[in-house]
Amino acid sequence: MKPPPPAPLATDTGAAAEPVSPGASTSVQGLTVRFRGTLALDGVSLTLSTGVIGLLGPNGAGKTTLLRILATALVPDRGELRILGRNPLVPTERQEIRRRLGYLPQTPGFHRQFTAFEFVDYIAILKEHTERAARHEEVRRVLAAVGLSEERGKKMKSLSGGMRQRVTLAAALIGEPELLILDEPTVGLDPEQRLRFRDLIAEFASDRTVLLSTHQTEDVTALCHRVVVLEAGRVRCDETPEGLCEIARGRVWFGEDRDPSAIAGWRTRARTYRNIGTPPPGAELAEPTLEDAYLLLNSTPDGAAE
Ligand SMILES: Nc1ncnc2c1ncn2[C@@H]1O[C@H](COP(=O)(O)OP(=O)(O)OP(=O)(O)O)[C@@H](O)[C@H]1O
Repeated sequence: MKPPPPAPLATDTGAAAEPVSPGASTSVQGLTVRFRGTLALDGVSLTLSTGVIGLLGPNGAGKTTLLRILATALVPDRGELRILGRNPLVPTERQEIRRRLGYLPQTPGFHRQFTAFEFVDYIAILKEHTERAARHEEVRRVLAAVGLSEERGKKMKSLSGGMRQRVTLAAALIGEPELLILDEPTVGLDPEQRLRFRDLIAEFASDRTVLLSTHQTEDVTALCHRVVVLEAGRVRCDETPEGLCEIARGRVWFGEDRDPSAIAGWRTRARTYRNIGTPPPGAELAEPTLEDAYLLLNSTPDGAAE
């Protein structure tokens, strides 16, 4: 579907804070962002729903740019947005949004001398958790949730990459946010921690919204009820994971060799090749996965894969 033309951005000048409703929705319309010569987002429209929504797309598709806008870290050039029912361009509403959302950025900055506890506590202070004892209790809770109770006194600089990633996830979970925005949260996690992450997020999302940007299609299959694929700054597909898989049905097959006519193909553990594209007559078809469908979608022009 063609996105509606981008609307001019409303400014905060003179706008009054609107009353807010609990469980209010988040939606964007015609979001457009240009960085000098690069059109990072080109008229993106989306309404977020409860549960985990996966955001997929090749490098440079615009995922991080979209997440930064939703996290109120970046203002788009054009478009309309409501985040948790509020207008992020109105300072009082923006502050309210920031209290109610959790954001794990792709490259979090932290002071190397901070301990894990101090780092998460610092984020809690920024979110205006002013009562010290309750705040410290909350910091201990989120560090326990990511399995880092023992490491809470260790300095950030001495933690492994995967542990730091879990500390920043803990910081994003402070205050049980209504909207959790995660930019490649499982990078660097070992398999056990990845499963723990899935458990944590699945439970968290039972009555809240999580937007999960990732290159890990297995995480999307395991966690998401909906998957949005961005391509060159546009929404290419907004589907259930099962619906997305269906575009690859009848287009994945096994062969003795990599089929030269295949769009993509790789050797499997069974030493056969898994090919994606248009199978030759009589080919042994495979049950499609989300990864197959995603590869197929990325390698075909818009409209050709449906
Ligand atoms: N601050 C910036 N200045 C200039 N160009 C930028 C900036 N941020 C992003 N871009 C460009 O905007 C486009 C979208 O980038 P973005 O980081 O949103 O993509 P992405 O889908 O998150 O990619 P990746 O999967 O590699 O993280 C890219 O072409 C990128 O080079």
